[in-house]
Amino acid sequence: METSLVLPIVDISSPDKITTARLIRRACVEHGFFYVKNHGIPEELMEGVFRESKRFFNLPLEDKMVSLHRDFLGYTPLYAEKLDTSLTTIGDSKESFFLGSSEGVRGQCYPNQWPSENLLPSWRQTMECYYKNVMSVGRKLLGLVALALDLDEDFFIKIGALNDPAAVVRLIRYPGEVISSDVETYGASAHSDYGTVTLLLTDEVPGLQVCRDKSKQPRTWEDVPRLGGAFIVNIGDLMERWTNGLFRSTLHRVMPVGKERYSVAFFLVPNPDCNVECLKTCCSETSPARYLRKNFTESQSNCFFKYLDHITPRLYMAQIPAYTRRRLY
Ligand SMILES: O=C(O)CCC(=O)C(=O)O
Ligand SMILES: [Fe+2]
Repeated sequence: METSLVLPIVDISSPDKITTARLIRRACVEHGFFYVKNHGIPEELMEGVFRESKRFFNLPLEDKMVSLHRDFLGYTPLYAEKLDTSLTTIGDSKESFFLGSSEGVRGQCYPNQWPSENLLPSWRQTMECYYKNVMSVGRKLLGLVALALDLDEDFFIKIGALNDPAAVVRLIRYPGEVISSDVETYGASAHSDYGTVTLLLTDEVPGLQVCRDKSKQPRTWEDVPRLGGAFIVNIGDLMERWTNGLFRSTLHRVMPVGKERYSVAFFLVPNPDCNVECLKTCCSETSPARYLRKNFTESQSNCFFKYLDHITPRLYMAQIPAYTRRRLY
């Protein structure tokens, strides 16, 4: 059964930060998903990002392949990724482009794979401008998330999470037609995001669905409708871990609906070396930190993830199963 989910709407411009933080807390505990409106990003900029994104994906494949994904950035072709690795499908029916900060040490170490300026003259400028704008919304939102967790608003800044962050924008195109196959094909198969928060913009084509209880079988999927001009925000695994499981990193997917679809996701991944350890406000005698150091001999598992009482995003991401890549070209 599939139903539509009614999610809380957070006005990020409200001067009443305490009420806003309370709303965010409830949304993160109950759904792990909410909308953010009045974020201040000009409509023309958001339209410009979608326009330039379409221009890129409409290029001939050989021009897109010049920007092929390396060191986390650049173009990923159709079916190159399968988010749910338990599936036997050929891969998710989408193509995408990752871009990160052009500034700081990361910008130098991991340069963006910009498409040719001759082909797309205003592309880089538009994307750099969007990256800066969405980063500043992410920063503000993380301040409200800190308040929602009874921490100082600048908690995540003070611990260095936002110094040279590994945050990325991902432009995505889901084709309208999918290859015919015996097994079901997904635009994005079931997954949760790995960072702190994700800020998503989509066009008017539906497809995004969430499963609020991943342990229940069969799974119930609910549609997440778009709210014009607002971000769809969701909590990622690192934040779930940081909050000792209080905030939910909810399973979601994108179903193909027979129509081409574009979306723009921003994954607020913190500095890869900042510590992610149970927040003091998220543990108590009755709710002890779940991710405690274990003695190496206590478990037969070879997942070293379990032996750490804190983890860094770098270590965390190393644990994510490498997604299935296919060499189609
Ligand atoms: O395109 C969408 O609506 C969602 C994409 C998504 O969940 C992701 O890229 O992690
Ligand atoms: Fe996602």
